[in-house]
Amino acid sequence: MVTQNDDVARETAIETATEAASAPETSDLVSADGSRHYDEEGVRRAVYDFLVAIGEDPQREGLLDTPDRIARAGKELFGGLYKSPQEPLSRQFKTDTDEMVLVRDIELYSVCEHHLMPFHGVAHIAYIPSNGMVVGLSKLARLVEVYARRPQVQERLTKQIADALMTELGAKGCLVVIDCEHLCMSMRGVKKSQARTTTSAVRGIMKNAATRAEAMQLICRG
Ligand SMILES: Nc1nc2c(ncn2[C@@H]2O[C@H](COP(=O)(O)OP(=O)(O)OP(=O)(O)O)[C@@H](O)[C@H]2O)c(=O)[nH]1
Ligand SMILES: [Zn+2]
Repeated sequence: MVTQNDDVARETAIETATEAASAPETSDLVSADGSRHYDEEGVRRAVYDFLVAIGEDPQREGLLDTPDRIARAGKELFGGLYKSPQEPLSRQFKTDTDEMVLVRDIELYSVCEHHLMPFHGVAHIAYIPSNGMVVGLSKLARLVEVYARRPQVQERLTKQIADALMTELGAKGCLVVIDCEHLCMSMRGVKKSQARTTTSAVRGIMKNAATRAEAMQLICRG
């Protein structure tokens, strides 16, 4: 049972954590249309309550700053909710070729939306430019970050990256392959730590059997 004293202690602990925070009180994470913002204070409260609910003492020394730490970490882990694919893909430049571009083994960390536990692995992105228009290679990794830093399922993550390459970059075709370990399957539940999940999305002229096979061969080469 939560008593009034517990409430006061909770407020005090949250205030202390807030004062100790180096991050500004007003979150700078706001969606482009202003409809969504990251509520750091709300996250602190929820983590405090969660610790109580699992039978912990959020006021013991080791946990005192935990609500604040998680509120700050959440800005990184879920920061993609406040970004759009236009950010990395708008800085295009022209080359004199429309040959395939492939970036392999792009590390990714995301959070599964079912258990809010990490899944991590690599993304491989191949695309065929249109009229020689390409983006810097790092922008493909930044695109992965936009969609990985959200509560996700691997299938949607894969699809969103492929769709953005077609709509924002105007690629003639693309292939996105993602290979991950899901900690919700490894450290809890069915506990299969060797299991890896591979998802793919193919768009445009990359559906052509020969082109697709060439991309897959390059991806598997590693
Ligand atoms: N398709 C898909 N499933 C996922 C992903 N991440 C986690 N899951 C699965 O989501 C499912 C959620 O199943 P539920 O039956 O609702 O939850 P649960 O009782 O905790 O399931 P168990 O993990 O089997 O104990 C589990 O099978 C997870 O393995 C993902 O990215 N894609
Ligand atoms: Zn999960």
